[in-house]
Amino acid sequence: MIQIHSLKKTYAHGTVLDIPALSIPLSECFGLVGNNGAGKTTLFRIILDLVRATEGEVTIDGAVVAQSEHWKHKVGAFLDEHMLLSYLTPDEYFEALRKIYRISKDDLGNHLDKFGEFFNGEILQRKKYIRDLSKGNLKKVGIAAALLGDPEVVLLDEPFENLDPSSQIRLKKLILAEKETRKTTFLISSHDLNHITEICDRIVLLEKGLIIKDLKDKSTMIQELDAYFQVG
Ligand SMILES: Nc1ncnc2c1ncn2[C@@H]1O[C@H](COP(=O)(O)OP(=O)(O)OP(=O)(O)O)[C@@H](O)[C@H]1O
Repeated sequence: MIQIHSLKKTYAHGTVLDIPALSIPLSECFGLVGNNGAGKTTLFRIILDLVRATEGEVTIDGAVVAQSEHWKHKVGAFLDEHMLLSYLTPDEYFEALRKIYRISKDDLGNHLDKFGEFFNGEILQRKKYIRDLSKGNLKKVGIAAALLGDPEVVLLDEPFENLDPSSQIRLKKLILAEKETRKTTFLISSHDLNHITEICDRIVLLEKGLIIKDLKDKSTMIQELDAYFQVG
């Protein structure tokens, strides 16, 4: 589904990402972890062609993301609030996306119904602008928007950050349900080792732009990561 070949990103101060090869198959829940500045967001931004790689390329279903538009209708993402239209209310924003994606009103309603508990009565029909939402509620709008239109691939940067504990649990259930019913491929970065190991089939650990672990055995993931992140 996603192939990375000889990928490098270099800024004036040095190379921040160096991935010779990485392959993420269809339906995988791929977790990305690493300390601050490890390169997680940079990798996601390159995959979405928001930042151009210095060398190498990313392909989605064979399409080179920096050279083609064919992958865009297959991919949903929420990296940060810059991806939202903050001068709209959430209702107006979802309606705008409905028109862009050419989704029926019923399908949008069904989609938003799935997020009823997750929204906890704070998001829809409140006449509040996105710019005035709390950080957690803003994240909920972005996550629901990223999953709109049944994308085959969904990228979420730090989806658990700023969510209250109940919302974190609801989000895990939503992701697992999408995975189960639609076989969605998820790429999720997180500093929460418990959540990420619970939902992901595979965890890649980045350190200063390099892949230093590629963990696929669920029974030992959390111990391996705990050992790496242990301070002492
Ligand atoms: N536009 C830029 N110009 C220069 N350096 C940049 C730029 N964008 C990112 N970097 C650098 O690239 C490195 C990787 O940053 P990135 O945001 O990808 O890390 P991260 O793993 O997502 O970190 P965090 O956990 O803090 O979100 C950092 O050293 C950062 O300072």
